[in-house]
Amino acid sequence: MIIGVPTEIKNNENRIALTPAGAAELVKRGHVVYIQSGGGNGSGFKDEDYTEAGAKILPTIEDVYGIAEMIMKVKEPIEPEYKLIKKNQVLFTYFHFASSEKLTKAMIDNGSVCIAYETVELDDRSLPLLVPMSEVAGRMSVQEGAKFLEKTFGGYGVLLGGVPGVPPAKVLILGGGIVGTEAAKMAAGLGADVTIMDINLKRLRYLDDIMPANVKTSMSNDYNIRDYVKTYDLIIGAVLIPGAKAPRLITRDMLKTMRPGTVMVDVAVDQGGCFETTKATTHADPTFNIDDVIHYCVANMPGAVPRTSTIALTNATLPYALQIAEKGWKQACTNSIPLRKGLNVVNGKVVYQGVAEAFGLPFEKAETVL
Ligand SMILES: NC(=O)C1=CN([C@@H]2O[C@H](COP(=O)(O)OP(=O)(O)OC[C@H]3O[C@@H](n4cnc5c(N)ncnc54)[C@H](O)[C@@H]3O)[C@@H](O)[C@H]2O)C=CC1
Ligand SMILES: CC(=O)C(=O)O
Ligand SMILES: [Mg+2]
Repeated sequence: MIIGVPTEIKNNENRIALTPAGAAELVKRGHVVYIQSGGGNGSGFKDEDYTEAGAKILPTIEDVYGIAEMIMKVKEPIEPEYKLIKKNQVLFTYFHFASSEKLTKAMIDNGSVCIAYETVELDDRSLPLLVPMSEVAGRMSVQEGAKFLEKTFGGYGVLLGGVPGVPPAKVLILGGGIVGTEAAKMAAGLGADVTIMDINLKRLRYLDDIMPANVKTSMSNDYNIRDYVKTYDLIIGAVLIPGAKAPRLITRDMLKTMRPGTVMVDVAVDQGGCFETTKATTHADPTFNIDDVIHYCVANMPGAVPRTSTIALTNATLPYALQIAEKGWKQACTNSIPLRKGLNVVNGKVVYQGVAEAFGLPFEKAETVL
C-alpha cells in the first residue's frame, strides 16, 4: 500500500503520525511510505532519519495527499486539508467527529474512509489508540493546572503540594479513566489533596485500592459536583462516553460559587468538553477567564510534548496500520472487530452511532459498508 504522512498544520501541533522506526517496519513489509519534508522536525526526526529508514520524502502536502492510498495523521483534517482528500482514500487519524458537525459533513461529502483512532476498541472496552495520548494529556493536565494556579497567570496562588505548616491544594478529577488516573498519580505525587469522581463504582473501588492515601474517590453526580467545586483549586475534566459528545458536568451557574482564581482544565474538550463554558483553545492562547475561573481547554495537549507523544502514538498505531496496509481497509475491518469499531464515516455514510446521534444524521451499521 502507498502510505502518506503529511505535516500537521493545526496550531502548535508538532507531532507526526509515524516515527522513522514505524516507517521502517512498513517499508520492510513491502509498503511505500511518503513523508512530507520537515514533518518530523517538531518531534526531533529529520528527513534523513526517514530516508535511512526506507521512506521517501515529498516536498508539499498536496504531493502527499495526491499519491497516498492511506493517509496517516495525528489530528483531524482541518479546513485547508478538506479539498486535498480524495474519494476512497483511507484516513487513519484522530477525528473526534461528535465535536464538529462541519468536519463530519466534509468527510461525508468527500467519500473518504475515516478510521478514527479514538474509537478503535478492544473486547474489554479499552481504547488502545486513545490510551497513549490520554496518558500524556492526563499527566500534562496537572503541570498545566499547577502553572495557571500561579498568581501571575491569574490563578488563586496556591502551590499544589503546600509546604510544612500550610495545607496542600485540592484537586478534583472528573472521570477516573486513563486521563483521570494519570492526572491523579501526578497530583498525588506532588502532594496535593486529590479527589477522583466517576459514575462507575467498580472503577472507583479499583482506584481506591491502587492510589496513595492522598487520593480519595467520590461518586459523580450533580449534587456532589456542585458541593465540591466550591472549595477545590484545580478541577480536571476527564470523562468520556466513547465516540459521543461529553456530558456537561459543570454548568455555568456553578462558576459563581467557586473561588476566584480556580483553574479548570477540560481535557475532554476534544469530545465537546464537560464544562458548559468550555470553548476549544490552542497552545498559543490556551486559557480564557469566565467569572474569575480560568479555563484551559486545549484540544491537542500532547502536541506540546511531541517527542514523547509521537513515539507513544506510533507504538500504539503501528500494528493497526500494518493490518490496514497488508489487507486493505475492508478486509482488515472484516477480520478485526477492534478496527471495525474505528470506522466512523465511510463513502458518505455515518457508521458510528454516537456520531450520527450527535448531529441527527442517518446511521448505518459498519458491517453494511464491508
Ligand atoms: N485534550 C487533549 O489533548 C486530549 C483529550 N483526551 C480526551 O480525554 C477524555 C478522557 O479520555 P480517557 O481518560 O482516555 O477515557 P476513559 O474512557 O479511559 O475514561 C473516561 C472515564 O469517564 C467516566 N465517566 C463517564 N461519564 C462520567 C460522568 N458523568 N462523571 C464522571 N465520570 C464519568 C467513565 O466511567 C470512565 O472511567 C476523552 O474525551 C479523550 O478524547 C485524550 C487525550 C488528549
Ligand atoms: C487524543 C487527541 O485528541 C490528541 O492526542 O490530540
Ligand atoms: Mg467566582
